[in-house]
Amino acid sequence: MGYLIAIAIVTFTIMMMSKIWRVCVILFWRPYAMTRHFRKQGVIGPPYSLVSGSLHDIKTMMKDARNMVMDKHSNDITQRVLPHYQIWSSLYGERFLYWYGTEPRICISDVELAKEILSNKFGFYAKPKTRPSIVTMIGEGLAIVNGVEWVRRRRILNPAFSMDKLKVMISRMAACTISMLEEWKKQAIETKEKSKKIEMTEEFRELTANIIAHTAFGTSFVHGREAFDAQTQLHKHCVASNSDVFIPGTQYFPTKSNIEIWKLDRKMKKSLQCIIESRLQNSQSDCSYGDDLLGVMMDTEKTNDHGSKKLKMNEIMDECKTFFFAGHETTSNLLNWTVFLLSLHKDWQDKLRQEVQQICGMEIPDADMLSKLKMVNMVLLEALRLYCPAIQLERVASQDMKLGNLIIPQGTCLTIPITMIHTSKKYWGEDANEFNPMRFINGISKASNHPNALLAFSVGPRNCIGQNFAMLEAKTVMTLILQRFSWSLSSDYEHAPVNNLTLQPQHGLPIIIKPLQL
Ligand code: HEM
Repeated sequence: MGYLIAIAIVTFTIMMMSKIWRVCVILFWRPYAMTRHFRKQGVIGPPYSLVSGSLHDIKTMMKDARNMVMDKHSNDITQRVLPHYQIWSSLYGERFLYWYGTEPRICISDVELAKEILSNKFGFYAKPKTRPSIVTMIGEGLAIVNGVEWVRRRRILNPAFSMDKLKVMISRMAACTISMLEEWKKQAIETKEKSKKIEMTEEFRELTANIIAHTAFGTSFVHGREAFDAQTQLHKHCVASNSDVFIPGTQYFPTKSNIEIWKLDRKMKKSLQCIIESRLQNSQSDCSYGDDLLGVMMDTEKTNDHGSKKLKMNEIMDECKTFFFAGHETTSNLLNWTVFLLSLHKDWQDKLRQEVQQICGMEIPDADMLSKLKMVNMVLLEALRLYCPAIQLERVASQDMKLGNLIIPQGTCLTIPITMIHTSKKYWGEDANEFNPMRFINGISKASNHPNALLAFSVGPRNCIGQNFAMLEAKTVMTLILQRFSWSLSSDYEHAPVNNLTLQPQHGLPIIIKPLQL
């Protein structure tokens, strides 16, 4: 008996010692060894602080930046959105090492290296582990899975985004937009001035939510809205906790915030389940679930013709969450910033209106007309450059890697600051911070001195699957607005772009709209 107790004590002691050793490695040894490893290669950065790494500094800099209001004509948003990158790159150079808690991160703002990371076909630069609250919000879907699982899902989902499928959706995008614009007009003509102040961020959030619900999920509006509302509230929780140190396991504690997250997650799942069940009941006569994204995903439940395993019900729910989030936050921000830029650059607003009138008249645009709107396209690209909805990209080295002349140890996270690259004079020339859509006259690859300097939709195998969807949607919405309204910036607008997982106007975007025909 005594013998057994002795074995148990020894085993327990060994286990405890190994755990303590692991904690010591993570807290002390790795930061020391990594700092030395990168210093030898000429990469330095802010000092590591125990447990919090550089997070405390990041939080302080972000807080200060949030209190700053910019001149509305300034597009130099890095100082407000990624203040730590701007400060550290000026102190330590273009590449630097910092600490996200105990996790080492290297900032890479060289486009050639960024391309090398993003184009790796073997998945050696994987998506980093996502915080549990964010996984709950966006689902364990295409945007965060890695390896063979990602290959399987991308293969299944790609057909839903083919141009043929997307073209059919334009009329539905237009119908959602027109119903919003009719309301604007009604409100404007009721006023004495025949104009109306509109809070664009809310209108566009609502519109893009409607569009993704109708086009991608062809769903009943009520359940779609419920799912969106729950996701929007989850989003607020994620933004609030994103710059805090995350301690693994704490997601299971019944804290006030976790209880709220669980409640919202249940609500979202219930709404999605209702949408899917109603689709199951209404399957079409040819036994297909429809041509839209949900239909394609659900069809894989029955068919298995490309040799890849079909999507299970819970995976479909995860992908729905992913597309709800990725499909409307980003596009609504693209619309916000395009309207903002055109309110300051009235000459461009007039030029685009002329182009729209020439090509579409007052008709609802179709795919052919949209493809001819060259200037609208150029302005959208310039808006994506200056006010890119995705602020930075992250990858983690899944094995030791050679990147340019750098040796990157396994587990190092690499961050690519899109906002900084998009306004770098090194790539875009002296007018990098200015609004100049003409730079895109010969296409994206010729707009800068590096063909991949525009990273709005990323590059390589994990680029944005929804980019054609987003561009068709943005062009449709802008065309319909340009046909019907002129607009200017309201005097109470405060220029304060903020990083809320995507780039948003912190205090909203009040715009005065005037119908062109009363
Ligand atoms: C202006 C609008 C949009 C922008 C700027 C944008 C940007 C991006 C970027 C930069 C990535 C790469 C992320 C990374 O590598 O970490 C990405 C991926 C993704 N986007 Fe978009 N996106 C937009 C619209 C959309 C839409 C409309 C959808 C769906 C309907 C969508 C779905 C996705 C998905 C599922 C991924 C993950 C792809 C993968 O990992 O294979 N996005 N997006």
